[in-house]
Amino acid sequence: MSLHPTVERVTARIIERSRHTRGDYLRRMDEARAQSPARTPARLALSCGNLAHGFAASGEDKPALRGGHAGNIGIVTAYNDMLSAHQPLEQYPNLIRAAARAAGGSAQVAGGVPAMCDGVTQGRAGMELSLFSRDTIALATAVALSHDMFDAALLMGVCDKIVPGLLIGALSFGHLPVVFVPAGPMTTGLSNRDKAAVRQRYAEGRATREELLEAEARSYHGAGTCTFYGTANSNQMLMEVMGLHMPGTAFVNPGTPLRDALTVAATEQALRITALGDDYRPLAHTVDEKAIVNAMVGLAATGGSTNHAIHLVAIARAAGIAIDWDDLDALSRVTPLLARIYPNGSADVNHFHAAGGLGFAIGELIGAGLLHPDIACVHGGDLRQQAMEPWLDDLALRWRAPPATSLDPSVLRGVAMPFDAEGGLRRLAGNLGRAVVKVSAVAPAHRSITAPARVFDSQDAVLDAFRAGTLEGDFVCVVRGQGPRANGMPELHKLTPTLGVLQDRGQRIALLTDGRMSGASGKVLAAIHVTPEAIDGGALARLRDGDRVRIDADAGTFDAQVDAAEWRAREPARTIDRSSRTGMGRELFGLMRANAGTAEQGACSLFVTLHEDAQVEVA
Ligand SMILES: O=C(O)C(=O)C[C@H](O)[C@H](O)COP(=O)(O)O
Ligand code: SF4
Repeated sequence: MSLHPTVERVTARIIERSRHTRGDYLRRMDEARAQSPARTPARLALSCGNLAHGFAASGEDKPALRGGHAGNIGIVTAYNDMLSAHQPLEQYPNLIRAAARAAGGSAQVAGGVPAMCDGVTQGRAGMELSLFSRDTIALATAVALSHDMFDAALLMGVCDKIVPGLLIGALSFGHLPVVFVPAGPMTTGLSNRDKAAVRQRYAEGRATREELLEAEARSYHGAGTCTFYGTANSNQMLMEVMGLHMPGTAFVNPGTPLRDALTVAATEQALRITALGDDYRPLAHTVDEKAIVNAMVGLAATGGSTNHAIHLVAIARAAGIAIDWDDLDALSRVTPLLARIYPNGSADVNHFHAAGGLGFAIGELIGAGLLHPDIACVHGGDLRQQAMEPWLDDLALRWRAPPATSLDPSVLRGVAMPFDAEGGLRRLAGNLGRAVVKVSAVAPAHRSITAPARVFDSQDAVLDAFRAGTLEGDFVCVVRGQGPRANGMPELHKLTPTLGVLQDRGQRIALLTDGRMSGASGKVLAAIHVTPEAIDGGALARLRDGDRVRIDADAGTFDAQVDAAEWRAREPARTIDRSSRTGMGRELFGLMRANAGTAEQGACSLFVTLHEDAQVEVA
């Protein structure tokens, strides 16, 4: 099957646009490769003292580490008890060490990285640290791998900012092979749609707090990733279409023999693809322009999280690759929507997996020429083998072809009969700047609006107005001052139940913000990530109550319909809420806010090239 012409064209322009930065990145990785494996005594890079410190407490692995003849894996773990998705990771290092030893190598926990649960911080001050926790995770990953004792790395993390942060950090060590190790989704509890219904009733005062807590607790009921198709599960899809997982590992539940067998297989495979062997697969070669294009196609085909319109840009940047929202929009316009997983439908990832899951979807997209099959997958083959699904034949881990047709066409479909001819993610452009919108969760009737603006400087102000009963009629809800340099670009998902209530009452509404929404946000049209952000002179700072605003997701446009002379004459509103600069640790992230790029540049505070005369004002 030949490649779709748009996939070919977008890939070619990304390669051309990235030629110098990608070339420089690969040169740096080749230089790092020349140093590795740094751990053998013959290498001057690590002195005997360095080495002894590195294996002093390694017990039975000491001879292997001292001798430096077998591969050593650096484990970077995002374990903590706060994320249900990461809690199972606590015991994985023991399983990995034993598997590495059995395979003739060794494994050490190189370091841990922080992991924030956006579900716990949603709507609270902590959410203003969420986006920069990604960059913090990247920094912590680099600290862990900078011990330079490793021939490969296993990165254990699943959720929203954690996989992007781990990958951004590991790409600075792109000379190492890297395999991601997830724990998988929790089993299905109360459906996400039933949970959302109780939330809307609570928002209207028609459900008690006890009823709400009971619904939430039955939805989020155990170990594993939350079962909606938000950023965490979008991460799992990305790891498959980028070839960074063992095939089909994304949605196998934790605490099962198959999950443990996949973790062992990841360990064994990491040792097979080091520079010590004859199938060297460094991360720098796996994450190339084709893998990044695959990621954007996978996102569009499955209705993935809008957060990846930001994270993928930062990940690509870390690999020397430049992408933008025009690339994402062009690919999404030609990619059929194959999955209906909440918030894009009522099913959850367990249903999706049972229907044929990513194996079926990847096979369909390769067959349609929408995914590059020829990428250097960590499993040793290419994307065609990635589309296989793992199973246990007694105790033996094997892979088999996914079902030839979807086992549940209400959840998963082939390219011949998609849910929509186009994928879920769009770029908007107009006199308000540039923005992102996800239409896969928005009914066609709600994908455009022309209505007066109601302008707010915080999501709490919106909720206060709702409680005061002043959110009447059709309106565009503008929440500004929520960009990366303002307050860390929080998700405004706390608005979802309230906006859903208003829309269900028959009011035509939309959200317009320089902030983010959760991957779990859904049915209300939301033009988000507006760039430039309000505090950087962005147009949202000039908007006033009553201005007519038009958002048209299908046309890809959004504009303020205000007289040009009046618009130019307006003083931009000062949207900084300085109270949000301190408290809950926010005072520690001022450097990241000050250095953050725009949303379309990945809202990343890393890769800052300070000029000699640059003055950084210390608060
Ligand atoms: O997918 C993402 O981008 C997210 O950040 C999901 C958040 O964790 C939500 O906060 C969890 O969903 P809710 O229980 O509806 O709050
Ligand atoms: S999916 Fe989101 S809410 Fe669920 S554990 Fe992960 S970060 Fe927390």
